[in-house]
Amino acid sequence: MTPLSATAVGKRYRDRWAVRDCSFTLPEGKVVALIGPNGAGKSTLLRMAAGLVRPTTGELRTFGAPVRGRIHPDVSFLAQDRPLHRDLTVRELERFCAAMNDRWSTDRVHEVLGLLADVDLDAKVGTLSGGVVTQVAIAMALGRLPRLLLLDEPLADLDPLARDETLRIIMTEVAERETTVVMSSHLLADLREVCDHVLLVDDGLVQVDGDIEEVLARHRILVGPPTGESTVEGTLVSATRTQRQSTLLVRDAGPVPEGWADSEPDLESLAMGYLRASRERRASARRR
Ligand SMILES: Nc1ncnc2c1ncn2[C@@H]1O[C@H](COP(=O)(O)OP(=O)(O)OP(=O)(O)O)[C@@H](O)[C@H]1O
Repeated sequence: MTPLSATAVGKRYRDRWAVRDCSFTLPEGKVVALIGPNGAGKSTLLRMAAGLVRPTTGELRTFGAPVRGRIHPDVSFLAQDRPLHRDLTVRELERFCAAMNDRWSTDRVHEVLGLLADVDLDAKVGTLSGGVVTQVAIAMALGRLPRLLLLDEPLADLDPLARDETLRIIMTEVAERETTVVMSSHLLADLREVCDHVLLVDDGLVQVDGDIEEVLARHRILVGPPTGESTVEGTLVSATRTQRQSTLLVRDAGPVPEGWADSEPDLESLAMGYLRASRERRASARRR
């Protein structure tokens, strides 16, 4: 069953739309990279999916059920501010979470905590570093035995080793339990390693939605002379130009014209291309 879908979802705060007309259907048992610049609407989308924020328009569904003000029992959400009880020890926090949740696995939490090098079960949460708090919060999120795990910037405050440790836990979760994971992050190189699906939002709109391999294969980077863009077939997403050359991100490109070199973009250059294009659209709308 579809873990998460959105139909024409929008969220307006006062006179500004944080998310606009978003529609997507996420695949089951995959890791979804939710990417976009600061303020794109990623957290708002995740918070709406978790039932913490009510959409202004449209509807989100988790496992077929409309999200109406409360989190689905099969969904866990790691909020960006990691709202854990800071005066409890990790061990006490686990007992607290166990009491608060109808379905809970203490064994699963201890299994995950056991894989984390820096977690002291008897330390108060408030005394842990930001990165360790994130890891503890992920362990607690997994205690609910979710089928959909929504993670808002889970890698942001982790050092490279802790990031690797945490990504391994997430990947094992997906492989062994077929959990669907939606992960927002700015760390595109890390995401590329683990994600199967990409949802790129900017200015509240979904710009790209699809299987990462398919999305990348549909795009080409073409580098060629500064004049001569008219010989390039396909949909131009964005272009950077110097006096010597043009670099184009093109969707569904035709044959490579003479004098041009082409390559497949990586996730970073794809994202940069779309973000550059939407920034230019915003700038030209302001000028009008
Ligand atoms: N509670 C709120 N009240 C008013 N505006 C809000 C609120 N929450 C978010 N916004 C605005 O909505 C827009 C989208 O914010 P959101 O936090 O969803 O973006 P984001 O993509 O998660 O950004 P970041 O990468 O910086 O975390 C921003 O312009 C933000 O200022």
